[in-house]
Amino acid sequence: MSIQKISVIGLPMDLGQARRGVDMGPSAIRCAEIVERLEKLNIEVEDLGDIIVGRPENADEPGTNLKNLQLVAKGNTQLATRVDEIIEEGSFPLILGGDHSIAIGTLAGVAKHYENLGVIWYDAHGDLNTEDTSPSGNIHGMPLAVSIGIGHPDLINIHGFAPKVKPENIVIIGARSLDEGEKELIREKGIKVFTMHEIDRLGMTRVMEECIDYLRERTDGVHLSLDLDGVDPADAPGVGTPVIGGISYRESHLAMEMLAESNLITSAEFVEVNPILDERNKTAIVAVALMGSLFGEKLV
Ligand SMILES: NC(=[NH2+])NCCC[C@H](N)C(=O)O
Ligand SMILES: [Mn+2]
Ligand SMILES: [Mn+2]
Repeated sequence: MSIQKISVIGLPMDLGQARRGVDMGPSAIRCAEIVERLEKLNIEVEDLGDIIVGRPENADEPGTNLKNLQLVAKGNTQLATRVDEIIEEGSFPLILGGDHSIAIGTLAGVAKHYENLGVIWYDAHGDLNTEDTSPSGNIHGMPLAVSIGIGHPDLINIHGFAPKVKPENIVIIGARSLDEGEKELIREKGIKVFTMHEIDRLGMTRVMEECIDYLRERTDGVHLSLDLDGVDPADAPGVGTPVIGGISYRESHLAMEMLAESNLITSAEFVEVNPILDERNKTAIVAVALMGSLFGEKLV
C-alpha cells in the first residue's frame, strides 16, 4: 500500500533530558523544508503544527528519579490522542521531536491500531532504561522500556493500555552506547539488535534485509523511530547525546531507501534535533533528506 497522505505534527518538548534547545527541533526541520520536499513526491502533506507543553517550575519530581515526569506525561498524552486521530483519518503520522521521550506518546497513539506493531529504533542508544537503571533520570533514555510496559505507571499507561509493543517486535539499529541494565533487558526480553558491530560486519544492505524480513513475518504495521544521534556526529552534530562511531549519512540513506521499497513503514518520527548544538541547521537538513528517502525520493 503506497502512502497517499502524510500528517506532520511537532512536539517541541525538551524536558526528557537536560540540554535545552531540542524543543526547537520541529521548527528547524520545517525551516529545512520538510513539507515542500514531501509534496514533490506527489503525496498530500498537511502540517498540523505543534502541541504546546508548558515550562517546568521545578525539574525534580518529588519521590522519583524521573525529571519532569508530569509534564512529559502530559505532552505525551496529548500526542497519543493526535496520532490516534491521524491514523483514524487514514493518514500517515510523521512526528517531529523534541527529545526521544515523545516516542512514548507516538507509540501509544500508533499501537492502538495494530495487534502486532513492529518498531525500528534507529539510535546510538537503547532507550531501555527504567527509574532504577537510568544513570541520568532523563526520560528520553526510557521510552522503549516504557513501550514494552516497564517503567512508571504514569508513563506506561498513557492512552489507557499497556504494553504497547511486544519486545520481539522491536529491532534496534545503530546501538553503540548501552547501559548495563539495558543490555540485561535486551537479553532477557529477546530484543533484536543490530549494533555498529553488525553494521560494520554485515554491511547496511544485509542488516536492512534481515530487519525487513524479520518484521514482515511477525508484524501488521511498523513504526520507525529515528533518533538523529544514530547517525554519526560528523554528519549530524546537532544532538544532545552524540556518540562517535555511528552510521554514516550514506548508510542512513540506504536504510531509508530500503524501507521505502519494503512498503512496511506505517508511521515515523524524527527526534533529538537540537539547533543550539548544530552547525547551520545541518542536522535538520540531514533529517529532512532522510525523510525524503523514506517516502520514496530517488536520485534519478
Ligand atoms: N534518546 C536519547 N538520546 N537517549 C540517550 C540516553 C542516554 C543514557 N542511556 C541515559 O539513559 O541517560
Ligand atoms: Mn540516542
Ligand atoms: Mn534515543
